[in-house]
Amino acid sequence: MTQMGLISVRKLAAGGLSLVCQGPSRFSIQKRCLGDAAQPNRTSDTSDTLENTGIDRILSEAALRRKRRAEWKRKQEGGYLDHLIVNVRAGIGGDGCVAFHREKFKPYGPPSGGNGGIGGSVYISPSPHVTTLVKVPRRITAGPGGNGTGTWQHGRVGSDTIILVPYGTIVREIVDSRRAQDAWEAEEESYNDQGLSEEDRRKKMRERRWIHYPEYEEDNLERGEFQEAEARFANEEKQRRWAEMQRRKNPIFAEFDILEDIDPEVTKRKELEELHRPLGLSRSKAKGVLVAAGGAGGHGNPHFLSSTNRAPKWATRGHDGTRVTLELELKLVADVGLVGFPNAGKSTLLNALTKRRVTVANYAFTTLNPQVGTVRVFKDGDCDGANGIVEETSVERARARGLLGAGIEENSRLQRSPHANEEEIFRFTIADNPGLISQASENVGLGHAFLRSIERARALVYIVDLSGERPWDELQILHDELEAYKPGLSSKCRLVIANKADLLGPPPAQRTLDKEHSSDDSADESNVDQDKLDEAKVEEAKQKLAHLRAWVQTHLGPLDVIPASAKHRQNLRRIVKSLVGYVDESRQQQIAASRSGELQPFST
Ligand SMILES: Nc1nc2c(ncn2[C@@H]2O[C@H](COP(=O)(O)OP(=O)(O)OP(=O)(O)O)[C@@H](O)[C@H]2O)c(=O)[nH]1
Ligand SMILES: [Mg+2]
Repeated sequence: MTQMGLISVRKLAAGGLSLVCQGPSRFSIQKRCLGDAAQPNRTSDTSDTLENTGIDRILSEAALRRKRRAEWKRKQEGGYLDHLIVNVRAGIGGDGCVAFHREKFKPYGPPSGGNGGIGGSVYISPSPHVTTLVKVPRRITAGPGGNGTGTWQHGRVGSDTIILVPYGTIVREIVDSRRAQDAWEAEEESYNDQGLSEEDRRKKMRERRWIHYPEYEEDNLERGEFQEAEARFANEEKQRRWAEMQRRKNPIFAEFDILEDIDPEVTKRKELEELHRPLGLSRSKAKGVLVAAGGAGGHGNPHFLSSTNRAPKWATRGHDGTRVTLELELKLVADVGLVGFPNAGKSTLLNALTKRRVTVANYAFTTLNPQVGTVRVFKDGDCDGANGIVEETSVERARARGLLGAGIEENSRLQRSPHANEEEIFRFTIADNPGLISQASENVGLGHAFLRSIERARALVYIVDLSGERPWDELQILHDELEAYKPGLSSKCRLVIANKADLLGPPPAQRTLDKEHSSDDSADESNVDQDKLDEAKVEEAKQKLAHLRAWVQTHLGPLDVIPASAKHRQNLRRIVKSLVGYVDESRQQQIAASRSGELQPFST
């Protein structure tokens, strides 16, 4: 083949691929791969062999590029993170202001310092657009309140921070951490570190709490009104600290699950609660769960006005915001979890069943994080995943179409959903997981930390490559790994999908094509031979499947084994029907148990 010095692949606006190869012999081919692959649009008279080699090269380059992209993404995202401890600190309140109103002919106006603004609070809220905790920072703060200013202007309120976490996250407050628990403890610690004397300590404490009019500090300290205000302030502070200690006795606990989506009664109750919320209270859904409230703003000097003190020359500083240490644990709530070896076709199945698009590639560990998709089941038992061959790239799609003929539809990514006007009858979520391999429990491969995320799945599904040598060995390893992770977990497996069944037996569309194009007698004879060969292959495939079924019955119990092809969307309706049955049954049980108060929803 001609040496190719430079190959560049450009995506055309129309969605096709433009390939430009330039070599030392100034040889160049331009080819559009979109459209009918059987009749490519050639601009040079190169042979078919050269063309095929070129496509092979493109395919391998595309695979390499995808691999590189996945590795880059893995580095960017920092992997999958499902457990995290974060330190949260709400915003500090703004300081009050000491000021006096000044006007022409009014040299001694009343005190006019504004109050400080409240510090921002920190909320935590689930988001469907987040799938891992990697992006959650370890230290979270909210904006400080603004300081009050003259002419009675109060400071602005600090900006709130909302921590977005994936659905399935559990939030727990850690109350016995070694860090300072509240602002008072932190203050004491800092004074101890500095080794201050009792007097210096009192001075510093005062500085942290009070603001004096310039050059009036000493005067203020001697005034009875200031001493009274200081005593009152100390009392309030004690009460605040006591209230904070009481709050800690009920540490924050929040669980973001989707029970309300499946139990209509829960949804209705929540809607009613929201509707009858007293006026003036913030809507709970808007920001999520409050985990740390912002500190109150300080008082401006008008606050200390009394009949005996008409010109108070002091104000207070803002209070510190609440500090909490939170433990976030992600346990993805998917109704069904896919468990299989790398390359078994888990991501292909997710793509085929849902609208979610996950990278599919012919190398191990393409999927690094659990990915959840929603299966919408329609009246005719179908769902709205990709509607045709689930291929990796447009070149492969075009090629497969060329090879397999018109028997298989084109990928629906370019088509309108055929279910647009149909009635949806059921909906459930399905999680595609990274591949599980032997010794995953000893952290080989990607380990099995991700299994924690599907521990709470209603049903697990084994997916094996039926075209492999001994799919039953894969099943044994998967079963053992689940048990090594958590004894009894394998009993959640309800189904075995024997994927890539299309690779066994003859390629049906190829046969049809061969028959269509052959007209002479010798071709008929060769077709007879081919038919015999095909029958033998089919028989072999049937035996393999029967063996797998028998093995499952003896070793794993009465699990259903469904042969399927995720790539060519074969037998998916049967899979969906079984899954709907398992999920519905489990939901009904859960709803009944939570209504009778026996079980907390998604208890861990
Ligand atoms: N012929 C055939 N190929 C399939 C089928 N399902 C998946 N494949 C191919 O198998 C390869 C691996 O598919 P993936 O869906 O990425 O496999 P996976 O289990 O998600 O792999 P990891 O993410 O690495 O764990 C891809 O090249 C798919 O095109 C199928 O039903 N038939
Ligand atoms: Mg995958």
